[in-house]
Amino acid sequence: MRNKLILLRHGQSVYNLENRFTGWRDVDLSEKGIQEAKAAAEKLKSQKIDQVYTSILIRAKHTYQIIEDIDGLQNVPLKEDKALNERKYGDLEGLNKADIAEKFGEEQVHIWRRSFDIPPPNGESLKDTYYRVIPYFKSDIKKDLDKGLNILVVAHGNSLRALVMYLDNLSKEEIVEKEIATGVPIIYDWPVK
Ligand SMILES: O=C(O)[C@@H](CO)OP(=O)(O)O
Repeated sequence: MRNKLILLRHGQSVYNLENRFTGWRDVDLSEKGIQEAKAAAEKLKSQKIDQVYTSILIRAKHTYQIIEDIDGLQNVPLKEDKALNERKYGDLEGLNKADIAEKFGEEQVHIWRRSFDIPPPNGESLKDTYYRVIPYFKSDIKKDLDKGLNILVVAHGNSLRALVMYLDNLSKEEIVEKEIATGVPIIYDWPVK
């Protein structure tokens, strides 16, 4: 049997609820986000997990704390690293997504949110995010996977889009369409074929 790589986007955050760009703003889970983390814990109960990775942002760490409590994973080693943080949204952080679409147009906002290499003002493009997530994946997470460990990664919409792009070998065009839902585990068999 092959070991597993499980990717999980944090539960809904307060800014997700308010439809605001979040990026590196360190906002916590909403009540719905807490419920989503609990539901993820139920889904993950049947999985053996040997090592956990999270970003250093509270919404990812809190999501995992809930899973750790419910699934009794207190003895499983945990590494937190800023390489897994959300893409930096720069000047858009904290602003309402609908207001920004009104001001700059839906198309421009979609480009900032989903294109591969066009960064939002003073922020990171997905490409910038990719070039911090993937080196960390290769130096740390992949090494654990290659040892046969089952790994859970709790991170963010865009840091996980970067990772999925790498794992699924998606093109710059294909990644534009990729959305990652909050609190829904994505399970890969390792090695990914
Ligand atoms: O605001 C953000 O940081 C991200 C994830 O919540 O949003 P988007 O889906 O616009 O990339």
